[in-house]
Order: sequence, then structure tokens, then C-alpha cells
Amino acid sequence: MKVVKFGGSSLADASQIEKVRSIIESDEQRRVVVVSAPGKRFSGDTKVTDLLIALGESIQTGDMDDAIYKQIIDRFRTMAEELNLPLRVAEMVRDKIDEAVKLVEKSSPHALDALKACGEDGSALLVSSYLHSKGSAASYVNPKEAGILVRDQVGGALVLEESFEQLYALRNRNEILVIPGFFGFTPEGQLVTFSRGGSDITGSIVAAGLKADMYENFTDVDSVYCVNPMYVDQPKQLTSLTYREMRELSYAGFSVFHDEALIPAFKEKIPVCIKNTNNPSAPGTMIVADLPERESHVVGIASDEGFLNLYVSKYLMNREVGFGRRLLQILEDEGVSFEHAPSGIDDMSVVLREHHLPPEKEEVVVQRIKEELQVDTVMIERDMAMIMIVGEGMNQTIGIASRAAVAFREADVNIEMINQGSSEVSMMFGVKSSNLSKAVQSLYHTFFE
Ligand SMILES: Nc1ncnc2c1ncn2[C@@H]1O[C@H](COP(=O)(O)OP(=O)(O)O)[C@@H](O)[C@H]1O
Ligand SMILES: N[C@@H](CC(=O)OP(=O)(O)O)C(=O)O
Repeated sequence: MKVVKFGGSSLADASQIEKVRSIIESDEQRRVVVVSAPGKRFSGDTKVTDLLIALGESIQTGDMDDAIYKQIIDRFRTMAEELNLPLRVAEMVRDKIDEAVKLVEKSSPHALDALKACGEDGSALLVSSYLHSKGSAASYVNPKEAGILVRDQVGGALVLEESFEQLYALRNRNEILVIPGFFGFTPEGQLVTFSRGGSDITGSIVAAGLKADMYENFTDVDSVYCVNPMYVDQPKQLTSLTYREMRELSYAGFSVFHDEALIPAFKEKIPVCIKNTNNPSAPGTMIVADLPERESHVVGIASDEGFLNLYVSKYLMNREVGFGRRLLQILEDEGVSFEHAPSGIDDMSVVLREHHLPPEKEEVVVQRIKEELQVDTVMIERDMAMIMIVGEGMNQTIGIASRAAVAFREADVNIEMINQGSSEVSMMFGVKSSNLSKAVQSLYHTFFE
């Protein structure tokens, strides 16, 4: 049995949903389907999830944006009409949106999550009704009914272990099950969404719970490429990757698959295949537990912008027991999470996502570091980008860092920071955002051309 997840680009309009139907019906193993909210139909378009968030925020500021509300309702209505579905399907989607809007108006806790979830919920209603209208036995299954239980963390749910046993019971249902992705329920019945892009996580949880033979993740590219196609035209396609490699690459910027989505599939050793809805006969990329040794030791170069470096120096820092802990404690007290913390003898850098340290928090953090840690320097560098090179064989290969360093030199890019990942399958470089594109291109040239 296969669990199949379709991303927003695969559900953007009625013609995409027709492709989804054909993919599901072409393989009788594809029995459980997880869907995202309708995504972008063209570049410059807005994803339904983003529209729902904007709608929710407008209600919270006391002035509901009617134009956005209409845009959302129209998108679902148009799709339902073009798929020739009975009128009640679009009405059902609208009723659920209206219900969530009321919750936001009443400022109920988790109301924004309930509204965000309407995108996936609407897609699942459309897809299940469409399959049904074309003669397939198919049903909509709400995550509550499926047993997707999560820990309460608004906009960042974490799956609870007991979900997996409950999900297994779905194996007994002899029809195609369509489950909305992106959200689950707390044991008390509260709807909570995963982080953005979280339908990938739902797919993996469902695949693990059902002990599926494969988790297929359908998107809009033929495979995972060794570098984000935004930086390199037609980069090399990856036919296979290990879970560890894909997790590192996703975490560091391969937005094609959510970095948290690998763990459930990995625990059950379920192979994950990334495939293209617009070209389903392409083999895609397989993600598996182990692979025989490969010729190339670097398999991918991931990158992301929007970081800052919090740099702290203090003479004889290395002699001060607990310095690092106290620095990180200040961040923890202020609710700021960090990504990396490379350190030297007398200095330490903490790399953060810029949005985790807005200016008002920055002031408090810097002040506390000065006063409580009595440092010589505390400095914040913004507009940083991180580049990660990844590959299982890297730790036994001499010369990877030196080849990378040459690539940076050839691109005339200064390396602001280097960190060898503790997992030893990755190496991270910090550069100024303005240098990101040329640095990635030079690394691609060095390792893949
Ligand atoms: N290394 C990569 N390989 C393939 N796609 C990538 C990579 N890095 C970023 N992407 C982007 O990820 C996109 C697919 O992910 P996403 O937009 O989340 O799709 P979906 O709508 O299916 O959820 C691709 O269109 C591509 O632009
Ligand atoms: N719709 C949600 C969840 C998701 O997974 O979407 P997509 O599959 O389009 O990345 C989001 O935009 O965050």
C-alpha cells in the first residue's frame, strides 16, 4: 500500500485535480491520499493558506478584509464548478470557512490555526467528491477521525506517539481515503496546525501509522535537484538520497520537502519518493535508509537567507565555566531559538533566524549579555545566508573543505563562518546574503560539473 501526498501546486486548480485523479487511479496501491491547500496557479499568484492567514489577521485587527474572503470562496467555488461537483460541496467548504471566521472574531484560542486548516480541508472535500463523482469508492477522512493526535503548540504541532496505532486501523477500510494535511488534534480535541509546509509531515505520519510500503510525495519538479533550481539552470537530478542527507538538505533550504517530515517515515523505514504531478512517469527521487557508496561525496548544496550572527567575545572565555550555557540561557529566557553556535577560544557566535530576534527583543538580549556576562564585544550582523554542503561520504573524504574554500575564493566571496555539522554529513558556511547566489553557483561548478 502507498500513501500519496499532493502539494499545493498539484491542487492549484481543476486541471491539476484531474491530474491528481489520474495518478491515484493509475495505481491501485495508492489507497491513502493526503492533500495540501490549493497553491499558486502561476508565478505571482497567492497560495490559499497565505490568503487564509491574511484574512485571519485582518479580522484580528478588527476589520475583516472582504476582498480576501471573496477570493478564497471564489477559488474553491470555481474549482468545484469546473469539476462539475454538486453545489453542496462548495457550500460545505464555505460553511467551514465561516465557522472558523467566527472563531477568529470571538478571539478563541487556536482560531487562526482553525482558519489556516480550511485550505487543506477544502482540498480534501473537493478531491474526495471528485473521485467519488468519477466512480471511485473514496471518502473524506478528517485527521480527528484518522487519529492524528498532536501536542499543543500553536502553528507548530508535534505528533504524539499514540497516533500511529490509531492510524493503523485505517488499513481495514476498503476505499480511497482522502485526508487533509497540515493539522491534527490534541487529545482534548483542539485543532492545531503543523509548521508551514506541514502537509508533508501529515503524509509521513500517515505512511508510518499505516506501515505503508511507500510514501509518494507529488510536487511540481521531476526530482530533487542537487541545488535549488533558483540558482542554477537545470541542475543535476538526484535519483536517490538517504534520510539523513535529505533531512539536512531540507533543513538548510531544500523547500521541496519539509525537514520534519522524514522522521516518522525513517522510524518505520518507509521509502519516500518525490515525484512530479505534471510528469508522473519520471522516476523521481527515492529517499531510503542506506545506499551503497557513491562516486561523488557531496550530494547536495542547500542554502537559505534571513539569518543573523550574534557575535560575543570575552578575553579568557575558554576559562569561564558555564559561559556558553549562560549565553544560551539568556536566549531561552527571551524565547529565542538558535540554529548553530560555533565557538572559538575567546569568542562565540550564535546564528539565529532574523525573524526570531525582532529589534525590541534584540535590545533586551544585547543589554542582558553586556550586563550579565560582562563581555568585551557583543555585535549583531544581519543579512546573513547559510550554505550547507551535504553527503554521507563526506566525513571519510579528505579535501572537501579545501575544495569548497577554493570555490568561495573563485567567486570572490568571503566566508564569514564555517561549521562542520556534528552529524558529519554536512558542512555549513556563513556568507553575506548579497554573495549567496555567486557562492552557490561556484560550489555547484566545483562539485557537480
Ligand atoms: N533542491 C531542490 N530540488 C527541487 N526543488 C527545489 C529544490 N529547492 C527548492 N525547490 C523548490 O521546491 C518547489 C516544490 O516545493 P513546494 O513549492 O513546497 O511544492 P508543493 O506545492 O508540491 O508543496 C519546486 O518548485 C522548487 O522551486
Ligand atoms: N498549505 C500549507 C501546508 C503545505 O504543506 O503546503 P504545500 O504542500 O503547498 O507546501 C502551507 O502552505 O504551509
